[in-house]
Order: sequence, then structure tokens, then C-alpha cells
Amino acid sequence: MRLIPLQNDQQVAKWAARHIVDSINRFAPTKDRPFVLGLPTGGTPLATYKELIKLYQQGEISFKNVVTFNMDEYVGLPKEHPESYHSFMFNNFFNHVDIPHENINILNGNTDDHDAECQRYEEKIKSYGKIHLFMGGVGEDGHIAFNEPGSSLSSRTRIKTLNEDTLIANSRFFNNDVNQVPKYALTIGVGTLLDAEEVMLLITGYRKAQALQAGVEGSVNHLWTISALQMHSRAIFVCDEPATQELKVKTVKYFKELESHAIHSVRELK
Ligand SMILES: O=P(O)(O)OC[C@H]1O[C@](O)(CO)[C@@H](O)[C@@H]1O
Repeated sequence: MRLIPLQNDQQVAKWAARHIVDSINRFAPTKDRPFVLGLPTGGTPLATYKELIKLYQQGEISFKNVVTFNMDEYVGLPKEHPESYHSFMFNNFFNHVDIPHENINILNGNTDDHDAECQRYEEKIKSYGKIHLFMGGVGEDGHIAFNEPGSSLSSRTRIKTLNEDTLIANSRFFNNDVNQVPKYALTIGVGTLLDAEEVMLLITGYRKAQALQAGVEGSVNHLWTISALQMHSRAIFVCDEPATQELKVKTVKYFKELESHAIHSVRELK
């Protein structure tokens, strides 16, 4: 695991966007060999999407040969609803870069067969081989995508019932009315996420400190699905200072030292 402890959420956004851009450019994708990128919604990644758009406008990156898969979507919320994850992604990212429409994959929460839709999604991911880089966030209760506490750590894409914590947290997008938040979502599973070649989580703010602590220092436990990333060979947690509040000083110090060595050796190589 890499833990990147930064000062604030702006630095997190810059680090994450730069990592995505460098990963895509290093891969040198073509139409026949696209880079496959997994993407989240939520408040946390907004600043990263802004950075990515800026880097695109500066000519540092093209998304022409990038295929995307989103993590999740509400069930029963029309695509056109301003709070659907379809709307979120187009308004905050896709409409501002050169990604072809046919390269965008988002679960459809409005079919009459959710199982078939989830199966279709898994198969579509497999048709590309694998997701090269999955960016994600985390819920206050440690959920990744919509894999609520108690989700199987080998779960695949499926319908999930949202728990009360998530309904309350997401009510801020629905006039602060918990009754307006959809009760179900389609979500990739923990197993689906673990299949990605690399997973990068953005973790910012004191409200996420317990989740980060559980993910880094806790044991692998289905009540904190973030902890499943301890089983992944290339997991990166990019976090700001408030999010590290619950970590031991020596944990943060160790990971900081690792990163300073990494930078040092990269410089030496150059
Ligand atoms: O960044 P926020 O708004 O705190 O969202 C937390 C998490 O909730 C979800 O949106 C649920 O899918 C996650 O994808 C996200 O990481």
C-alpha cells in the first residue's frame, strides 16, 4: 500500500490528477488498446475532475482513447435527474473533455432486470481485460463504491440497499431530505474493484479519518470495506492532513518517509 499524506484537499486533487494523466500517457493508449479508467462520484473527486479538465485544456492529456467505467448509480432515479450519477459525470467531467460518448460506461439503474444489467457490466469490463486504474472515494463508514458495511469482500456488481448512514450523508444532495434519497443502488463489488490493476482512493477531511484509520491500521474486515484494499498489490490512499487525524504518528511518519525515498530514487534515475 502507498499512503500519500498531503496538506489539503487541493494538493490531493493535483496529486491524483497528475497520477491519472501520467498513467494514461505512459500507457500510450490507442483506439485498439485503450486505457481503462474507473471513476467515482461524490464531493471528494470534484476538485480532481477540475484539475483533469485543466490539464486537458493545457494539452497535457487526451481522453480519446480512454474507456471509463463508473462505480455506481442510484436505482430508479431518471438519468436526467440532476443528482443521478449520469448527470454528475457529464456535468462535472465528460462534457469538458474529448472522451467519445461510446467509451463511457455507467450502470443503468432504470432497467427492469437489475441482475442482468450488473452481469452485462461485469462482462463489459472483462471484454477490455481489466481496469487499469480505478479512482475512488470512501464513505464515512468506510464503504468503497456502495459496498456498505457487511458487504462480501469478494462481491461483484449487484444491487445494494443503502444503509442509514449513507442515506443521511447523501441527503445533502436531496434538499437535506433523507426520504428523497434513493434507497437502492447498483454498484461494482469489492471483488470487481480488487481486480483493477491499480486502485487509488481519495480521502479528505476529518469526517473520513476513522475510515482511513480502519483502512490502514485496522484488520481486514467486511464492516470496513475499505480494508479489503490491504489485499491489493497496488493500492494508493491519497489523503489530506485532517483525514490522518486518527492514524498513529509513527504510521504517517513511515509512509511519508517511503514517499520521500521514492521521489529521491526517481530523481536519481533521471
Ligand atoms: O466524496 P463523498 O461525497 O464523501 O462520497 C463518499 C462516497 O460515497 C459514494 O459516492 C457512494 O458511491 C462513493 O463512491 C464515495 O466515495
